[in-house]
Amino acid sequence: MNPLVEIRQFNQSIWLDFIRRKILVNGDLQKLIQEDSLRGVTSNPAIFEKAIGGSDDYDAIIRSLALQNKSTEEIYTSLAIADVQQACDLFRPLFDSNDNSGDGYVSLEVSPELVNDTEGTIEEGMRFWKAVDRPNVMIKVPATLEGLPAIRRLISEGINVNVTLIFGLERYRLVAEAFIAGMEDRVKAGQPIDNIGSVASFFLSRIDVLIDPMLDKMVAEGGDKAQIAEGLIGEVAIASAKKAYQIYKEIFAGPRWEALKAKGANTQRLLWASTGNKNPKYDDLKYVESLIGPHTVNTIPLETLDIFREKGKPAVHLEDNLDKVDQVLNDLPKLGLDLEALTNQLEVEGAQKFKDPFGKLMQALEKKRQLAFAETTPPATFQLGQYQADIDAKVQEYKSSNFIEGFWQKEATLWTQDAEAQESIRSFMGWLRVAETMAPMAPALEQFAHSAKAEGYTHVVVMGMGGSSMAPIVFEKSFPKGEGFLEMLVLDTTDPGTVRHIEESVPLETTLFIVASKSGTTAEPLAFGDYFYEKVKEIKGDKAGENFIAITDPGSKFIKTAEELGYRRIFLNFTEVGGRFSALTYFGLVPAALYGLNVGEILERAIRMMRACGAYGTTEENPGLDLGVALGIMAQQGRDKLTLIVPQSLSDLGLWLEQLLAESTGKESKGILPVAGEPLVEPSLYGHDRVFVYVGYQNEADEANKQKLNTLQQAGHPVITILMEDPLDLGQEFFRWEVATAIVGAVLGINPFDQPNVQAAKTATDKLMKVVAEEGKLPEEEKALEADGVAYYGTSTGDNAADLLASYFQANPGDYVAIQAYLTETPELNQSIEQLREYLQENLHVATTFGYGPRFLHSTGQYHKGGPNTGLFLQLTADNPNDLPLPGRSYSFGTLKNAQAQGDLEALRNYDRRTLRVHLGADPAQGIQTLLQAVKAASLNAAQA
Ligand SMILES: O=P(O)(O)OC[C@H]1O[C@](O)(CO)[C@@H](O)[C@@H]1O
Ligand SMILES: O=C[C@H](O)[C@H](O)COP(=O)(O)O
Repeated sequence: MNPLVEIRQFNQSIWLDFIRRKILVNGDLQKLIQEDSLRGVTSNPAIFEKAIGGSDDYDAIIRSLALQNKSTEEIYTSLAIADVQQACDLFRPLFDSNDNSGDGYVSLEVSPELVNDTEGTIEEGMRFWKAVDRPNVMIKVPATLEGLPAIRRLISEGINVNVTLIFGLERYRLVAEAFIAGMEDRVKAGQPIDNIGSVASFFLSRIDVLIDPMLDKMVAEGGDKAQIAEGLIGEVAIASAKKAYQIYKEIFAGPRWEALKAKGANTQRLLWASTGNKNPKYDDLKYVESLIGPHTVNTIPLETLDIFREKGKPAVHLEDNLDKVDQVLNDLPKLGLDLEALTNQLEVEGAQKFKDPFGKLMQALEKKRQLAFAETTPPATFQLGQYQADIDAKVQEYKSSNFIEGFWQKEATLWTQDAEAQESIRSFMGWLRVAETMAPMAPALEQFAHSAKAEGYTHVVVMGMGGSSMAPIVFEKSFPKGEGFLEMLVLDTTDPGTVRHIEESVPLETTLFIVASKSGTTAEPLAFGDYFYEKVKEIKGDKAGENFIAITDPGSKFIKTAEELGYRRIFLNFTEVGGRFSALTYFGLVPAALYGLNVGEILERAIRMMRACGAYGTTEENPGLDLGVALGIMAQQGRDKLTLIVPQSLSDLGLWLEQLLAESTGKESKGILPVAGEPLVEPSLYGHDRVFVYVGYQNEADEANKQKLNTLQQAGHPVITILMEDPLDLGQEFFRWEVATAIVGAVLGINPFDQPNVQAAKTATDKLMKVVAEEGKLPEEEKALEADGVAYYGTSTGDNAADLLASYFQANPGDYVAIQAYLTETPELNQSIEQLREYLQENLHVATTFGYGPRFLHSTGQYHKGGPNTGLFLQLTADNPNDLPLPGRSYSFGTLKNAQAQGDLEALRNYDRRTLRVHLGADPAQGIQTLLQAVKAASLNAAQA
């Protein structure tokens, strides 16, 4: 049997005298708890110095905090508190168990600078207790004379205390007295005492380290003392500990203690500290094996723990040879050694031994803090030609009216004068500082991912619409998967072919499914959740919930469902952060962590951009303001099609940007249309409605795109270029674009945080689903034409497909064609649609967009209905030969998808949009080719600029 486990039968608790972020995150501490029966953790300033100063585990968060203008001390406190919180959470199941035997605690020491400062210790102890905010934290307070009243006070306040730096027996009595007095104070105040945990840390090895050389010297000098001295070498610490245990037994008995015990008090256990052997002559387990006894704790360094696991011999020895204990203690004065005086010396030196590393840590932190300011945000270049002057004027106007200060203060008047809209704006500005909230949570997310990995999960499927799944799509495409982490797939369509494809691509048993829905009411993710829950249930029965995670807002109805189904975890997001502004919240970061990304670093980059955008004081250059004003002013002047060009490695960034910009700005007949995935063509084929934005990498040539952009710029088109250093800079870009989008809203005078026209399609779909419920199927629309297996629906007519298409595609300057495909995505289909898109672009001279439905309904769908009436909507549908039933519903995925397509079509028509639905039949790949031929046969008129 593992000696670490075996030792429990003697009621000895082993705690770990070590903490470091890495072991919290990578599962090592969890393993020690599970496999070695570890029952607590202690930390001290020297331990944190090694952890923080001696590793790069903390560098990203140090930079994040530095960028937030935190001082070195604030940084240290924040790091230490975060680690202690995380460790507390790992011990929480033990702490909460009925028989925790007083264990499950994690200790955090007050600053060593407060060692002789009673009031300072009380203040910091209370502050740490509040900040850690865990019932199983112990605040470590030194047993100095100044510490004693602080111990009593903190105990009386209901705070768990680990009394540290105890070396002497008389001092130990005073410590126990302070504890008891504190408990009595509490009783007098009518407060409960059954929930107070306390230990008295008696330091061992340091006693021998001080006294042994003195004894050695006496032995070397010979004479009378030599013989006595020889018998005491290596014995004083153990004898002190054994004596302390006798004192403990004496103190925690008798009427005074019994009175407290009757009220549920637990004793202040003795904790053997400083138990890592420091003398190579001694056995490594010297301060472990000889001190095993009931109701005591031993806090052991990692190396000693490993040795004990390997060759420890657990047996009770704490009360062995008590006669010898007295002899040792009595012999010391004979040698002229005053143990009390020596332990006082140890106390002073001990305090210094914590002050020194603490000072060193502060210096190291200061260095790292300053380095944080050396890095910059990715550069952007603006080549805006004739628009530059107006843009500069607007930037100046904003600067002189303190716009940015107001922006960070969430002053809704910057956007609109409408009181209701102002209220909505104020309540959706939580994204501004959410990266600061998330940064300290990064280790917990990474730990969550490590544990999923350790449990054997191999895949994660993110199921959500729009803002709830866009960031994971971008992450998956832009980063390679972290080694050993989970493959990531995103499901954001009701298309049965895609659902089936996902089901076939993942091993259900080892796949985590994330139901991601801010509102918790969106039809699609709820359907996906139900579908896959049933599938996993077929394999894992009642344990199916283990494979499910929810990300939703506090108060969402979905929480109850997830709880009832036994979801492994429910992440509660932030009500004041809207879906499309949620990339840097749990919606983006839980999937990112499971995929193995460095979440802390992504957030650090975001905070860097926050700083550049004025979060911590006005800045000379403001990347978000510059971009937002440029886009807003150009949109007002007709350049309202943001054409995004990216290298292949960033091919899905457009999906995220589309949703952010289109859903935020496309309303009140205004807005910016993001055009992503359209190939660059020669300047003459573009109207005067474009702004080109290139987002790429500093070290990726991408010459073909860059040359074309150069030509476009020379032809008078505005071009903006943003070059990232690496994909982690996506953290910065998400934030830059969020600020820019909000600023576009201010320039255009609209509320960027609502989506008033999305509901229209949802309402029409709901109505259609009622028809399905009543009549068993969707109402059929009359065809305008059917030719070569392809059917056309809408008001456009013609004797043949080409004529019908020619009559439909009447484009004006500034128009755009939106291809909306309610199809199963395949590379082949993508290619055919590309061809169609290119053809339309080149022949109509208008912008073209392309999106799969129902995904785009939660993205560009807002702009389609709420933006300017400049769209030509080409809806593509096909049969659903491999339809899938939906559990607990009378309809299938295919019917839901059809209803969504039909509902949106109705909504578009209600907004007087020009629409054409083309049903491609049973074989969409063939159908699209037929359509392409018909389009080519049509005589299309290019919009005349
Ligand atoms: O996260 P939820 O509430 O499911 O919403 C998903 C998406 O639907 C919308 O609310 C509207 O389409 C988007 O803004 C949002 O990102
Ligand atoms: O609480 C634990 C103490 O801080 C630790 O055991 C001190 O050990 P050391 O004497 O090895 O520094």
